[in-house]
Amino acid sequence: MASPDFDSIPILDLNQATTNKQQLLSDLRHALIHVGFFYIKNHPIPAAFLQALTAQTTGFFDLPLEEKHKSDKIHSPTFLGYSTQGNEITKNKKDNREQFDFANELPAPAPNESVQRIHEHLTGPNLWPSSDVLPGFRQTILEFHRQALDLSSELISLVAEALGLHPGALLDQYVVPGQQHRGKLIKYPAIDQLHQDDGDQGVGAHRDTASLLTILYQASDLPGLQVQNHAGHWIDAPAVPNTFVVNIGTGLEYLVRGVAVATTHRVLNPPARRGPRYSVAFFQGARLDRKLLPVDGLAPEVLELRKVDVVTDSGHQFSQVYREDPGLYAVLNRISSHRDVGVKYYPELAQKHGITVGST
Ligand SMILES: O=C(O)CCC(=O)C(=O)O
Ligand SMILES: [Fe+2]
Repeated sequence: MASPDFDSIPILDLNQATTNKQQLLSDLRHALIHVGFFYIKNHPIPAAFLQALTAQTTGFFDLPLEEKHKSDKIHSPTFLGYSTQGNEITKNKKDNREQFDFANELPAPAPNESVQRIHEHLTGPNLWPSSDVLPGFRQTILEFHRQALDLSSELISLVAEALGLHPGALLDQYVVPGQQHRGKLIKYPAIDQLHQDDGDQGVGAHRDTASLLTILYQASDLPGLQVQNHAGHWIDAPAVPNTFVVNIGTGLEYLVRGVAVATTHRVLNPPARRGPRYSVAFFQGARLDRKLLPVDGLAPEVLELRKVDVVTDSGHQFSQVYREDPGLYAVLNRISSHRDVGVKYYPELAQKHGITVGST
């Protein structure tokens, strides 16, 4: 019998990894196949550290616009750094959110070094604000990055086990040391802070592209995040204290042959007079340096559970490119979200795919 569609997001208890692993793996398997989203509680990232992360996040967005623009994405081909409200596009509409994208610190290719593959332009130093204007920001964000990567790696091993694979089956093949994993700090203004024609799209309906897992910290106790169940209805994912929201990226969905589902979600701007909503997202990436083939070894009874009839409001832009060349896909995806940066640093690619700054 088909299980009924979800009307809330399950909460998994990471303590059970030591106290009752079979239960955890069974709950996780259900969440992967039937929901694509779950909360985790009793994770190892301390509450006090998350408070410090929230303080640095609000501190960054509270900086004068001219300071934030010193870190603007437009200064680098990596698509790291700040983007102002309305700069990002999802589903051909402007998103009402400001953000600061970061990654593990990696060197940029040297100017005269020949770049073998286009995605190598995505790696490079973060565009930090000066430590005089925001002391401790860089250290806190990099510490969050380290902790989130440890946590997502632990979760990916559990995902493999939940699908009947050995714990390293996904990490060993699809993640390499020193690759880039990206994250972002986000601010969604309340609707009374927006222009009348801006609407309330904080971020439009989308699936997280190409990554394996997203770990999301909801830093404000405000509504906004919604998850589309597989019949097409929008389900609220409210902030739950001391948890992370975890969701499946299209990369993992592809690599496990559709057994774990990359569920569509969106964020609405907060209601009037409630102030801004802040969140912090970490995206565990898959390697970009070669074509990736789906994992072997999934049992027929696991493959049989896969959903075939998911209703989604998000598209599958460039998904064929992902299968052929994940690195090119990553660049195209960045270009289509941040078109001014794309047109400046990747003019030929943008033109080839009909992406212009004014295009919607
Ligand atoms: O801010 C949120 O709650 C979700 C953000 C999100 O889905 C994304 O940036 O991919
Ligand atoms: Fe997302």
